[in-house]
Amino acid sequence: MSFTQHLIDKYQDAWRQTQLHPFVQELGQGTLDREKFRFYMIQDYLYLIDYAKLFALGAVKATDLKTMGEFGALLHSILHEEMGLHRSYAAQFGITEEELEKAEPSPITLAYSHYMLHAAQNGSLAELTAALLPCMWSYWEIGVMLKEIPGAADHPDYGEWVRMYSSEEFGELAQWCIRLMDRLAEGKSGDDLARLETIFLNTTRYETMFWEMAYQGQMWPVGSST
Ligand SMILES: Cc1ncc(CN)c(N)n1
Repeated sequence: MSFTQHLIDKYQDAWRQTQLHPFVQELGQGTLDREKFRFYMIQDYLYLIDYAKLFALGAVKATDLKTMGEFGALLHSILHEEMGLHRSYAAQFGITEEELEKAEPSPITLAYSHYMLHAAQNGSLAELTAALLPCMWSYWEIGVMLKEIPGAADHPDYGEWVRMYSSEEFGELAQWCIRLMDRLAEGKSGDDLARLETIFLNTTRYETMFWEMAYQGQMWPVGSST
């Protein structure tokens, strides 16, 4: 069995939670409160700024030119395509690009992005890949799942989101990440694999916590820096 299949089997409860969350379900049904989506878009934009840096770090840590180029291409796609989707949503929701970049990150946004950056900066390329695997894989699965709901891909507010994450192009990127994880896990010791599992499990948990944060509009309990 491949390492990634082992991860999905072992952590299937945590994995399923990312798909079953009410934010995701209501997004697919088209019943999600627009304010919740607006809050999510802003926080996700901030998250993506740090997430993109993982791909830059991946290019630095890669040991062959092909992998280095693939990380570079992904960095470009996040900055221009994925974040482009957010910028277009922001315009639709009356949020300027400046407002987007200057928004205050929520505690979960900060905790999740900093956890990933910590794993990427201090760990091996395998650890970096384990940190970003749930982000790419779970969004692809969610996109494909929601596309099956009649009308979801054509919804005036959320259809563009569904189309992006269920697209063939996004699926190819997610599959690239799965293959890379399997390749990097080959020949690793039990201790190394256990560390990769922990990172995968934690970022999977953070995925669900991020949906919950957006659904509840969770910010800091007191004060504001803006
Ligand atoms: C929180 C989160 N996780 C994953 C993705 C997909 N790149 C995202 N946009 N946001």
